[in-house]
Amino acid sequence: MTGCRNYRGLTEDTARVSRQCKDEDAPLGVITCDIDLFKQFNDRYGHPAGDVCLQRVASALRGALFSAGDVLARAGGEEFVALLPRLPAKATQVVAERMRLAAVALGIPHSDSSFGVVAASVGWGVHLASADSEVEQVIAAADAALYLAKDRGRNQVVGG
Ligand SMILES: Nc1nc2c(ncn2[C@@H]2O[C@H](COP(=O)(O)OP(=O)(O)OP(=O)(O)O)[C@@H](O)[C@H]2O)c(=O)[nH]1
Repeated sequence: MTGCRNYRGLTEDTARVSRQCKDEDAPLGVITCDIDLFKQFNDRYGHPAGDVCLQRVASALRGALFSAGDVLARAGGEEFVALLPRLPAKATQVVAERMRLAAVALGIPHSDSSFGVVAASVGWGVHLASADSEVEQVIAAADAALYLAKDRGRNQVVGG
C-alpha cells in the first residue's frame, strides 16, 4: 500500500546493508519514525482516510532521503524504519529532522492533535562498523529514542 519494504524486506535489507557497511568500514544510520496519534486520526476521519494519510506520509518520508542506497521500510502499523548506509551521526540526525519536517509539511488536518496537523515522532542511532553489537540493537535503541520523543510531547526528534 505504501510502496515501502515490509517487515520481511526490512530484515533482508538490514542484513544486506549492514554487511555492506561492515565491508566498507562505514557507519550505518538508522531512523525510526511513527505517526503521532494515528489511532485518533483513524477514529475521527475513518480508516480509508487513514490509509491515504499513511501513503502520503510514506511518500514524504521517502522524499526526505537523498541517496539511492537508502532503505525505507514499513515496520508494521504506522511505524517506518530508514537505513542510511555510510551516514555518520550528524548527517543521520539531519535526515531524521528532515523526515519529521516532511511529515508535518504535508499539512494533513488532525483536529485531535495539539499541532492541528498530522505529525510524527522520530528516533535515530548509528551502527559503527567497529561495534561488536548487531545493527538490530541500534534499531531497538532508535525505537527507544522514538518513544522518548513521544513522551516529551511528540512531533520531535530524539537520538544519539
Ligand atoms: N488506516 C490504517 N490504520 C492503521 C494501519 N496500520 C495500523 N493502523 C492503525 O494505527 C493505529 C496505531 O495506534 P497506536 O499504536 O495506539 O498509536 P497512536 O495512536 O499513533 O499514538 P502514539 O503513537 O502514542 O502517538 C491503530 O489504530 C491501528 O489500527 C493501516 O494500514 N491503515
